[in-house]
Amino acid sequence: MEDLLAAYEAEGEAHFSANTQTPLRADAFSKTDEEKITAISLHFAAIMEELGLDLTDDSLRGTPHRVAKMYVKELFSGLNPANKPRISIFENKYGYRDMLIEQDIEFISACEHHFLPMPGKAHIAYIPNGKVIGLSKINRIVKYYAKRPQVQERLSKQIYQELQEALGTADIIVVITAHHMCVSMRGVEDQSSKTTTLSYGGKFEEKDRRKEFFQVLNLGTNRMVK
Ligand SMILES: Nc1nc2c(ncn2[C@@H]2O[C@H](COP(=O)(O)OP(=O)(O)OP(=O)(O)O)[C@@H](O)[C@H]2O)c(=O)[nH]1
Ligand SMILES: [Zn+2]
Repeated sequence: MEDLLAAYEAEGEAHFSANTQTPLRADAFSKTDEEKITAISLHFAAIMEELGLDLTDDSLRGTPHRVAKMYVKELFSGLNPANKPRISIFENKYGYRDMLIEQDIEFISACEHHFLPMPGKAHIAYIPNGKVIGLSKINRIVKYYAKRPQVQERLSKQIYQELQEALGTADIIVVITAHHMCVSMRGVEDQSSKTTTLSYGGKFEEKDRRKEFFQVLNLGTNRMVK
């Protein structure tokens, strides 16, 4: 398990600044997934019991284990560097030097303050330097970092920094728009508001580049590109 933590530090997020890194304990990977599922099942059963639910009921009996498995293997599987996608990078043989946009990348993350869903879309562009990335890997990177308890600002930055590392360029923009269920289904109960974050660097520091990016995004959104 120490190997996993070492992997996390070596190829995982060692290059991330402290405020971009997901706050993890040093012993985050000292237990196996199965050990975590067993422990979380017991904790979740205790929560259900405190709520007064009858755990001998047929339908409720399996819930603690289901929730534990869902946390470890599904919703929060992106905490574990063993689940990090393999990223294929190719030489930019065709000498493509213009903007490449991957838009409408759907994800569902979870807010770390309430553990409620945060469904959203990411729109990402980069200007290739010497390397190009397999398109699906952009979606996979988004999914990986979304499958953690998150705040949207950090999610944007983690995706940006992962791409920067992979592509060897800062000429990247990551725009995310998401709904926060913690804002819609509880608390202030606003169903319509959404949150947009932008992380960009390099050539996207130029206002005109960002303008071009948003213009092309609108083209796609208006179904001129299907
Ligand atoms: N900046 C940021 N805040 C978030 C994100 N997700 C949820 N939040 C906010 O985190 C805040 C937590 O505030 P608290 O006052 O501690 O929690 P609360 O009492 O449940 O707050 P209310 O939601 O206003 O009822 C809330 O304002 C949430 O809307 C996020 O991705 N980024
Ligand atoms: Zn929340």
